Amino acid sequence: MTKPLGTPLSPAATRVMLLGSGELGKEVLIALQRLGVETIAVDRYENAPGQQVAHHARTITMSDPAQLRALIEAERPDLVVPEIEAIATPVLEALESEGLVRCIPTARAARLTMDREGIRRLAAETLGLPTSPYRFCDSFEALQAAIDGGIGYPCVVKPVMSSSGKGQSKIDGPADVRKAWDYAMAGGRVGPGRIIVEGFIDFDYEITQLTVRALGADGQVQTHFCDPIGHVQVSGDYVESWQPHPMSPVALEKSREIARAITADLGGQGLFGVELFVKGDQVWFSEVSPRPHDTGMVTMATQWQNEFELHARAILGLPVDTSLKSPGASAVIYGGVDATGIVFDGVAEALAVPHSELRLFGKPESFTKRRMGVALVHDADVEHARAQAKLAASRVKPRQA
Ligand SMILES: Nc1ncnc2c1ncn2[C@@H]1O[C@H](COP(=O)(O)OP(=O)(O)OP(=O)(O)O)[C@@H](O)[C@H]1O
Ligand SMILES: NCC(=O)N[C@@H]1O[C@H](COP(=O)([O-])[O-])[C@@H](O)[C@H]1O
Ligand SMILES: [Mg+2]
Repeated sequence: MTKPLGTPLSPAATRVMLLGSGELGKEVLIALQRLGVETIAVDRYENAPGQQVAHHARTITMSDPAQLRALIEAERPDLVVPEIEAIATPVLEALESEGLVRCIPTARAARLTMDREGIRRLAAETLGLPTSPYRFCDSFEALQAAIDGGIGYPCVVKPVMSSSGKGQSKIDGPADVRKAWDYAMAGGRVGPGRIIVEGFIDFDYEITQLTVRALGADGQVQTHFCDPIGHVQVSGDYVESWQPHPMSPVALEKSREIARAITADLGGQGLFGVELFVKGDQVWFSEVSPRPHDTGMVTMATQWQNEFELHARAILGLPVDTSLKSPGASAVIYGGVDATGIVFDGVAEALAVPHSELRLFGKPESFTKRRMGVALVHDADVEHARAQAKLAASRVKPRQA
């Protein structure tokens, strides 16, 4: 930013709009507010977590180009910060090229990553990064032909527009193909249609390499890396994460080379979550979020500046420090019930776990598999932190009010 930070709700304010205001956006909004930024939280439903802490809350269909353009033109924020994938990104590109907004990290990055096809083709075909073998398909017949034509079994099917594992399933043999297709069709975020089928990578472990592009003292963008975050995913959704994850020097160097290459191409300033699969010294690029990552919530317990603070600082042009404060872990709390306005039993018992913290996101509606909170633990030993974070999470019992 060239203008100085000002006072919120005054003409001199720096105004930042988040497109998506879930649990990740809520923490970015809090970090921005601590720097005196005026915040506008946008989401598809009322009382989204970030809307509960922002100066202004707006509810629109962010995938509708007309609604998105009208809102940005009315608010004229200094920065627009996408927090989810399902956004009418061509509108962001148009407004950016008209000089009306600055989009984080860039409108092009938001467009390429909203769709698995954009980012996969960039990573594998343009940048030549190692990825799983893949094909894009528009019909059940095309999916079967892709599998028979070389992808083989086992493989993974995902809607091109989805996240947190929605619509994703593994195919172990011919009997699973129809079910995987139907599941992907039901789980896509925007309309029916296209899927990616990927060859299954039999990795030893997977990590998120948080990567920050921030301005240095010389005014040039520098790339900073956090310690690797290990995680476990169930049905394509993260259930626990920890930091640091031990890696061989070769695997760590390859991971950072990949992270540097993909984030340099996407450009701009901000924090990115680069997802990588690792087997021995071999590393595959999986995908990248041009924004804080769910597995990175662990950094609220492990870093001096957590991923949300790093994002806030980087987008405002401020210095960053990615150093680790303590090893630690996170464990997800799912809703467990389909109900609105739920209550949480067992919070005191959870917080009795030494070095534990909780985030209860405040989502107005719970679904059985909706992420409603997270337990965080720091400890000298990552393995112990993992066990303690899972213990704390398991003690929280969401139920109907
Ligand atoms: N080709 C693959 N081989 C092996 N495992 C895979 C493959 N693709 C995905 N997975 C597993 O599924 C998880 C989710 O996949 P992916 O990150 O593509 O989905 P997503 O819906 O975008 O998730 P999120 O939005 O939470 O990052 C991965 O972290 C990994 O555990
Ligand atoms: N993997 C991406 C991710 O974790 N995104 C986070 O989940 C929210 C949507 O949650 P919801 O589906 O429960 O509304 C998003 O707004 C973001 O904070
Ligand atoms: Mg992922």
